[in-house]
Amino acid sequence: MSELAAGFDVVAALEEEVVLQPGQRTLIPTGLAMAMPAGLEAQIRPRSGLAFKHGITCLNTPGTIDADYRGEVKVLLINLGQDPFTIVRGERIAQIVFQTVPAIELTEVAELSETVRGEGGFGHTGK
Ligand SMILES: O=c1ccn([C@H]2C[C@H](O)[C@@H](COP(=O)(O)OP(=O)(O)OP(=O)(O)O)O2)c(=O)[nH]1
Repeated sequence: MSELAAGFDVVAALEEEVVLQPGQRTLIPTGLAMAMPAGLEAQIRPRSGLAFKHGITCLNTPGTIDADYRGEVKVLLINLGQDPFTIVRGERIAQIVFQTVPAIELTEVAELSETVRGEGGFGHTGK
């Protein structure tokens, strides 16, 4: 892996291979658990090769790993391809990217400040 790569590969820690049928989703264990310092999060993202060649992607992308999570990191894969896809132990199924999280304090207000966009969204400027 390149030392400049943003993502660290995550592998399937499976006892037995799993066959994912077209349209099927499954939760794959990674054997990975960690204790991140507060102020960090980790994101589970799909691998472009698996997505492009086989239609295999992460259903909840990007999956959020909270700093206080101490359980095993799992990857929610879905097969959007046309063919069954077999996942074997040690296969690189996703990548994990670490990000800083700004310290945010939410405050309830009666009114919001005005902007040119206002409430426009979801393609209100055209296609
Ligand atoms: O792809 C993922 C997404 C989440 N998690 C773990 C770590 C994360 O910290 C925890 C909770 O994730 P999330 O907040 O997305 O789940 P939720 O549906 O809101 O559940 P919860 O009520 O447990 O927070 O599950 C994974 O292992 N893989």
